[in-house]
Amino acid sequence: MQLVTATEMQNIDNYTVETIGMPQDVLIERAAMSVIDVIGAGHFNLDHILVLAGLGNNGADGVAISRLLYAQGFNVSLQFVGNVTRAKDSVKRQLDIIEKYGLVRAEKSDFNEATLIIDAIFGTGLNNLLPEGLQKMIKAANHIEKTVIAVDTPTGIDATTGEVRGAALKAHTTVTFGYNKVGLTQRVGGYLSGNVIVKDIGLLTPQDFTFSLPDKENTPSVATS
Ligand SMILES: NC(=O)C1=CN([C@@H]2O[C@H](COP(=O)(O)OP(=O)(O)OC[C@H]3O[C@@H](n4cnc5c(N)ncnc54)[C@H](O)[C@@H]3O)[C@@H](O)[C@H]2O)[C@@H](O)CC1
Ligand SMILES: [K+]
Repeated sequence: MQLVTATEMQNIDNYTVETIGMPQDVLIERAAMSVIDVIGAGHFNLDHILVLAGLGNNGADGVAISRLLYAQGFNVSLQFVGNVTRAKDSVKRQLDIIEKYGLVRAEKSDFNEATLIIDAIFGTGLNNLLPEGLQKMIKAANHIEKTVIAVDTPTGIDATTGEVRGAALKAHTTVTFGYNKVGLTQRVGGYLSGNVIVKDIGLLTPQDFTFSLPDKENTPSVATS
């Protein structure tokens, strides 16, 4: 099982989008669909799904996930963490789409009502301590022990080192894209990621790409599909 750092993953993302020409929205859709597969294949209580979305591409994955769930008739609330006026264009494009589907963003969600939380706040782009307000929210969410599926990485985990950046949302399952991340195999990051499932979303790695860690065969507890 090949492991990558956050920077290596970003380089592979950029190569796929900029050099190969794969539209970023296609990758986002595939990432979202792979999370839907995992939700469908698990034994999760889907009565009330709360999707927490951030302002970067991880958040764009989250908006796409909420749309796919909504289109299938699930009771889904989409809540943004942060001011959407500062969101990346990928998020804004997703927001334009969901508006036409009739999916309205929740202003404030009651975590207690949620039977499943989808964590799409931060992914491999996290590079500092989480904002304090978000740390508080995460600590409160961890306290009520809801089932969480993390998109790519649990929010607050450094994908390279596995360190907690102030606070981290503990996941039951993490659906990570392309390759597993080094940080999700470290002691704390590994524990907080829960079951890690690696999904192929069509990312292409340059043939001469140099990975910082060697490929390891037979890493247990990680499923690839
Ligand atoms: N780049 C791509 O083409 C793809 C990216 N994907 C998703 O995109 C994620 C990475 O997206 P991004 O690079 O946009 O990053 P994130 O969505 O993880 O983070 C968003 C942005 O927040 C800012 N930020 C970082 N640390 C912060 C902190 N402590 N406090 C406040 N703001 C902070 C940074 O500007 C960062 O770019 C992946 O984890 C994956 O889920 C997938 O959709 C597949 C395709
Ligand atoms: K996440």
